[in-house]
Amino acid sequence: MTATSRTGPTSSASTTAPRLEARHLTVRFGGLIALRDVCLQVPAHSITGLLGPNGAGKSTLFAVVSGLLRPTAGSVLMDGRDVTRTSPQKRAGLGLARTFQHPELFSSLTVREHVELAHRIRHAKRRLWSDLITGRGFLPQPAEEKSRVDELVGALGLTSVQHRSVTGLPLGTARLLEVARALAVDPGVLLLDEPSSGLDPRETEELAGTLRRVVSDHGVSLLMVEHDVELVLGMSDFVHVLDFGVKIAEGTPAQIRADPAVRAAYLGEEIAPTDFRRPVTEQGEPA
Ligand SMILES: Nc1ncnc2c1ncn2[C@@H]1O[C@H](COP(=O)(O)OP(=O)(O)OP(=O)(O)O)[C@@H](O)[C@H]1O
Repeated sequence: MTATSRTGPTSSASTTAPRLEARHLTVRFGGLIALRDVCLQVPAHSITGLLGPNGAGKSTLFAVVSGLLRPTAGSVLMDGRDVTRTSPQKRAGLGLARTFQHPELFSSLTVREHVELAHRIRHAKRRLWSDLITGRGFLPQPAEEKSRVDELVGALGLTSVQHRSVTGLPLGTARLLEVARALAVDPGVLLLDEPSSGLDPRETEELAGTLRRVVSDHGVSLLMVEHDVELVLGMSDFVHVLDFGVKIAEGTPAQIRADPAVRAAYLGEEIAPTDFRRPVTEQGEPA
């Protein structure tokens, strides 16, 4: 775990309807139950953290809420609308964006072009076709696009590198670009998959500050899966903890810190009861 000092949550969770909600999700892979009856809410203008040791079910939950995996049971709602059977593309259109643990960038594009492309995909799809036919940049850039891209590039601290190719970009900068690109589609909820993976403590600290500003300035909600427990507890308004596919704790960072089940999951301390957290097959046998 990386010990970094952080100033605390950006905002308190809103009392309005959640932007994203998982209701009683269960996922079975053959006989293995990867998620068992897991519920989770991402309120508006908030940072929600998802913690859990290796194999806890975090990636599975992310895959279900982003639409890559259909749950065995349970449902996913966006702004109260059931999207359980809605494709990832349609969920994106409804305001769900995500970043990946390993940034997927196009080596032939500059930093700025990545943000422009994402903005066009959301706001000016027809322009993409004309770009393909005419060769990019033949048409003048609309003022609204330019100012939005300027704003995002500035907000993520990318102005000084905006015209350089992404080839050889430091990982920390590549992650900031991923966030800028995700925000260019104006999402209501941004899913962050291991945002600090591969970053040193200073880069992690910078990223945390930027993400907090993103929530307060852009009105987006974050759901963050992260191995860096201190990062999650330092940034989140509310935290959920999985272990062996079961939600073992939820609460404010202070509540999570004090929770004996969480400490046991991470530190191997003894707690009782022990057996409810073991992975089991449908027949109730140890997996
Ligand atoms: N496609 C799959 N087929 C079979 N089992 C799977 C599949 N994907 C995940 N699992 C199993 O489901 C359980 C949960 O895995 P998952 O990857 O969601 O955990 P995680 O919390 O993301 O772990 P990590 O932190 O190591 O990435 C694990 O036991 C894993 O082996």
